[in-house]
Amino acid sequence: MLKQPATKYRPFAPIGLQDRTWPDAVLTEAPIWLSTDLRDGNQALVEPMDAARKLRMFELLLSIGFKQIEVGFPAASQIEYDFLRKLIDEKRIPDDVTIQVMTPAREELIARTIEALRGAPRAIVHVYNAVAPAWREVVFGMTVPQVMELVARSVTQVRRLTDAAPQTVWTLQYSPETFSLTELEVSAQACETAIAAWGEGRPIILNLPTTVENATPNVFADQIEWMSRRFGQRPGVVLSVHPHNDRGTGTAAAELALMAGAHRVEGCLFGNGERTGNLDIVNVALNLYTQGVSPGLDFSNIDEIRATVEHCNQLPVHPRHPYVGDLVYTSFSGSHQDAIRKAFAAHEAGDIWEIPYLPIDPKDLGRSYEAVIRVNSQSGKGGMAYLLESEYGLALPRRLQIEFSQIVQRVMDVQGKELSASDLWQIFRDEYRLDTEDGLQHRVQEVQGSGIDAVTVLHGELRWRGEAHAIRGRGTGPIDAFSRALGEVCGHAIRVVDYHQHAMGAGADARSVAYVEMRVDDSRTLFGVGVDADTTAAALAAVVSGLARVADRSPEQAQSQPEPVAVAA
Ligand SMILES: CC(=O)SCCNC(=O)CCNC(=O)[C@H](O)C(C)(C)COP(=O)(O)OP(=O)(O)OC[C@H]1O[C@@H](n2cnc3c(N)ncnc32)[C@H](O)[C@@H]1OP(=O)(O)O
Ligand SMILES: CC(C)C(=O)C(=O)O
Repeated sequence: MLKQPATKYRPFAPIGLQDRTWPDAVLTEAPIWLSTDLRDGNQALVEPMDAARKLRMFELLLSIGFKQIEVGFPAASQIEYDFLRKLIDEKRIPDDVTIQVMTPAREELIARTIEALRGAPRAIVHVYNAVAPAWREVVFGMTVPQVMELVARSVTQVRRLTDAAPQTVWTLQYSPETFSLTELEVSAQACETAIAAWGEGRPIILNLPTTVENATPNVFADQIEWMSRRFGQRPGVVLSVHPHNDRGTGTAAAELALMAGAHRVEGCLFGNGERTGNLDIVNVALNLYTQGVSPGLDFSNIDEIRATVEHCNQLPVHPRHPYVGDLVYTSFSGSHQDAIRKAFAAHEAGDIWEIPYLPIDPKDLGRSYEAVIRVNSQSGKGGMAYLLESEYGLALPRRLQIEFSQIVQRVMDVQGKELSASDLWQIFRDEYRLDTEDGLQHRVQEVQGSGIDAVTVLHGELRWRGEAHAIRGRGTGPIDAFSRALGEVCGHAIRVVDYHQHAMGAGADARSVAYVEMRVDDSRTLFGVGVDADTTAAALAAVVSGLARVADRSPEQAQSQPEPVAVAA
């Protein structure tokens, strides 16, 4: 890296646009979208698409709802030419869709391009030539008047050839390539030249690219507003933009350009394209969607779209890619998980979407909530509670969440890797001895007395540490009676301080889950958990679970940790 990069790089010059209006504009409708996946996207691939991949991409674009599709560069290769012929000859272009093809401003290539379009019902012929100083001087060796002559000559040729094929409805697209690097007067002159050669009032798209993104997006917006003031009201003219993403601001450039007067946007799915990519159309479309504006493109099965795009381009989409990446609906961090879980609980069908950290409802794109919360060492109790509730129907009381999250954190500290919902469930089962054989086998219980004097007498056969014990206890209710009886057998004083219970599952398979917060001898409180088809049996199993957790501690653990897990008050 240079200490003085100014000796090598020039800053972009701002546009002295007076009274710019775009900063106050609000986008309220979708632009015309042009997919250039099959052209600009394709020309940037290590291995350009073969015929089968091209067709698959074309069909995908149709299914998403694109009405304008740049299908290739037919003069570039036989594959491109044959693909275009296939679409036309096999009548694969729906009535409401217009194909576009691209050609440089070169006579033989223009001729072959228009020849390749014979029989197409509608077509946009896209002619381009670079107009920026470096290209004029270095690539073409042309003065500005010579560049204008090239434009006039090429467009006149397009007009002559297309006039000779009136069965096709023709539109011209003229792109002053390298527009954003070019003096605005030169770009405007090139566009005026193209309009004049094509015929004032005839349909023409003026497509203004950031061929290489070179400035902050506000500068591009100024350039577009400048062009819009000049051409926006001209009959037959549609102002289009074609951003690239060299500075990582392709999306912003497109959005500000729309605010500045463009009505059409060219780009590729998930931003494939030259170098750092073309504008990501999915990104702009879904940004509009999250503002309540229908984009007119359907991404309701975004994962399938991604899989097809990855197949066609033979390039992966990054896991953090906006709206589609594997990780973009996932929160690992505890405070995010906590906020998401609370907001999901408060959200009701029909409400405005206001879930923290989720700018869009993943379900709108065919994604599930399953991946929204994932648990690793950055997570807290909320995330783990969310997974156990959403996947296993366990609504852990808050203090149990705190207790269990400390157990999970210890596992995480040892393993250091993400824990899935099923990992958490297994840790939970192990920790709370849900698979134990211990417990009350037969229970007979009766209430003696009535009202405030009523007592429950409970007896039965207890299995504890593999041995059977006949037990009998009296208490204010079955839990109290059982705790006393169990305490006698095991030599501990057990006191239940809190109790929660809920149904798990539904219908005939429904079971009851009980969470008992208890104190054993002088320990701090800890939880036991029991699951059973019978509500009381679940509660008694929870008492056994809590006691087993205390009894299983080694003497060292008992010394260093007086209770299995300290629960904050
Ligand atoms: C902004 C963009 O995306 S532009 C990229 C467009 N896409 C592609 O180029 C992919 C497909 N291209 C191809 O297959 C080939 O480049 C072809 C078939 C079009 C042309 O191939 P070739 O004739 O071998 O020439 P090559 O690609 O080297 O073109 C360079 C020549 O075209 C000229 N040229 C380049 N762009 C243009 C243009 N838009 N209009 C007129 N002439 C142009 C150059 O000045 C150069 O001329 P020179 O030979 O007199 O020096
Ligand atoms: C020719 C144009 C539209 C182009 O592809 C570019 O400038 O990137």
